[in-house]
Amino acid sequence: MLKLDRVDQTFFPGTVNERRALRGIELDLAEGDFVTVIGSNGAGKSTVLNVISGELTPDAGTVRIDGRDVTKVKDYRRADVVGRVFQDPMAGTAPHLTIEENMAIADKRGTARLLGRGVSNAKRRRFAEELAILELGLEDRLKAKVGLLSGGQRQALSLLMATFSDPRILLLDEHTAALDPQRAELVTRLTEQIVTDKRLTTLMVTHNMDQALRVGNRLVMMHDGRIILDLDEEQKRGKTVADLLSEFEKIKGATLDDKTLLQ
Ligand SMILES: Nc1ncnc2c1ncn2[C@@H]1O[C@H](COP(=O)(O)OP(=O)(O)OP(=O)(O)O)[C@@H](O)[C@H]1O
Repeated sequence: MLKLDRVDQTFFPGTVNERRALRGIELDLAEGDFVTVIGSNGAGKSTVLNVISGELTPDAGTVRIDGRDVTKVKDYRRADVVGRVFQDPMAGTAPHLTIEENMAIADKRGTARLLGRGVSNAKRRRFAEELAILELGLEDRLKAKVGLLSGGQRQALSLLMATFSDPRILLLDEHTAALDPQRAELVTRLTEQIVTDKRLTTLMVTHNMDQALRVGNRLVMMHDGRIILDLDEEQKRGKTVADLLSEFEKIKGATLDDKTLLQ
């Protein structure tokens, strides 16, 4: 349902700052796949998400969602099919608006947006029901300003809002990285619950290899703009962080050897 075909992205081409962020990325996700994405700093993980969300139009290659070529479709025109949660808990919600006002905005995503933030009683009931899933008591605080919530609560709310309109794809960009371990664990658990309940096709970038192994049904490792490892559920099962590190070293070595051979 999501297909990336030979996607390339180079920043500042032809200058001393040239950076080949993506090199021939091929990725094919089936409906309901939950893929964790790991890789070193600058490997291209966020750039892949940017290409899928439409924030970035790649230099070459195609992005297809449900068979439709969306490569050049701008992000705001894909917002109804792609939900995203960022690392920064402040990024996904408006602090000066209340919980219900934030949810009302998320609810209008993908439809013609009206400026009014009025919330009907029926909507309020629905928002409360959705919030109750989080088990954080936020359903009793609909009129609280979001800026008053903790990082973990805000991130859980961002997650709920990103999945409100039942997007086709959910992109999680290190969305638990800024949280303390306990809250990170809570948001991870909520993520698994929401993804399973809504059967969302999901890509989750993480620097936590243990989390990458535990969560989802597939694991992708990136390095230097390429996908260097793609493990399915079966291959992932029983693997340890040490196994992943040794795979990484092995493949990285092979890539460098290849380069040397080509020179
Ligand atoms: N908008 C941009 N302009 C210029 N260079 C960029 C831009 N976005 C990313 N890059 C560069 O492209 C490369 C890949 O970056 P990207 O953010 O995708 O890596 P990442 O795997 O997400 O890394 P990290 O784990 O550090 O977040 C890096 O060298 C980065 O500096």
